[in-house]
Amino acid sequence: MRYLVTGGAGFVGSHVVLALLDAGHDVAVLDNFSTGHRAAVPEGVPVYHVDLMDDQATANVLGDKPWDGVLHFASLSLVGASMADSFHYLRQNYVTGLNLVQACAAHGVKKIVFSSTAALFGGPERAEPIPETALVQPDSPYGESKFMVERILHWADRLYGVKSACLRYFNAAGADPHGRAGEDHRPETHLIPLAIDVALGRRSALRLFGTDYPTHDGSCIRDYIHVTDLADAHIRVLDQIGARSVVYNLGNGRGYSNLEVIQSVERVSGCRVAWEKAGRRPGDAAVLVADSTSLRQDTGWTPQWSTLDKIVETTLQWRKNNPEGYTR
Ligand SMILES: NC(=O)c1ccc[n+]([C@@H]2O[C@H](COP(=O)([O-])OP(=O)(O)OC[C@H]3O[C@@H](n4cnc5c(N)ncnc54)[C@H](O)[C@@H]3O)[C@@H](O)[C@H]2O)c1
Ligand SMILES: O=c1ccn([C@@H]2O[C@H](COP(=O)(O)OP(=O)(O)O[C@H]3O[C@H](CO)[C@H](O)[C@H](O)[C@H]3O)[C@@H](O)[C@H]2O)c(=O)[nH]1
Repeated sequence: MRYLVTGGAGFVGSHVVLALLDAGHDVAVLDNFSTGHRAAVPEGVPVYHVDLMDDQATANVLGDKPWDGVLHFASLSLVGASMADSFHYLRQNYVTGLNLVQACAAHGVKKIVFSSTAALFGGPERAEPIPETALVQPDSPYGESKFMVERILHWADRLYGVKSACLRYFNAAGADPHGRAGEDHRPETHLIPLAIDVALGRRSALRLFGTDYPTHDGSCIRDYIHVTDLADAHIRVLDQIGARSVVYNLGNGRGYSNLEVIQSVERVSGCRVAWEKAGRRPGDAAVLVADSTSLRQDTGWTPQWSTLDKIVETTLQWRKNNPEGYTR
């Protein structure tokens, strides 16, 4: 099969590109390199240097070849930043999604996999894992913008027969176990790589956003999913998209508090992670844990890297081996 991957130079997209290649597919990447890296795209993979805000350029890529499917990772993706720059986030994520899906419909693409997010749930703390049927009530423009793209896909199916899978990832983390790819956001804002950099002595203290949440230790709880397990879910879902569009939550079903993440990094690295209290980060939900039963039942997906320590271990390895991140 021939697949187009938007955002394939980014963290999650680059790992899915590897999984697609490993599965024997033809892959091309569309990216504007705003946060992604050319060196994250494996040698030999064709690259379209295109901004999805440009509807004509986007349509040209879709018309360039017959595509068996499109995987859409390209996005602005930071919860906190979306609170500060809300209209920019809403516009970018909506318009880029609209341009892409419209071009897919126009060129007869029948399958789209979309990176949605747990951030469209938000709301009060939850004791139970969140199923797909839970109320959508984003706490941030980022979460809202992702839901807007889910709605575009809903109409693309009803009116044009484009089938889609919206995968609502919880917190993606880890790195390719073979060392071929890793997480390199600049600046880095995610908890696990930041805590590791403190452990490695590359940063001073970690700022812990919020210690007064209604959780067992006062810090937020997240469900971390290894990026390789996430990639495997994409391959399985692609094989199954056919008669109907689907929406799946994608996580391990186990939550870890931010303080437990710090402890895991200390355990795995053998180094102390200095941290200091900071105020809550606007837009953060207290608890986000996935119920991924539907995905497991429909596709047979089972995460292989489900413990936090394993996730931290692969991130640590990649950061040790690539102190400057991607350099080419
Ligand atoms: N990382 C997570 O924990 C997480 C969790 C839930 C959902 N997601 C979603 O998964 C996707 C990938 O996240 P990530 O962490 O890999 O992000 P990332 O920033 O590493 O990757 C995004 C990629 O998209 C490209 N891009 C951005 N805007 C573009 C545009 N207008 N035109 C073309 N290319 C563009 C960037 O250059 C980058 O290569 C995003 O859609 C994000 O919202 C991520
Ligand atoms: O320096 C930091 C960085 C993060 N945190 C805290 O750590 C937790 C996790 O934060 P991340 O920034 O690592 O991840 P988010 O949960 O904000 O968001 C990630 O997962 C979401 C899904 O849950 C999204 O889709 C989003 O794209 C992706 O960045 C949050 O409570 C955050 O406040 C800190 O305390 N200090």
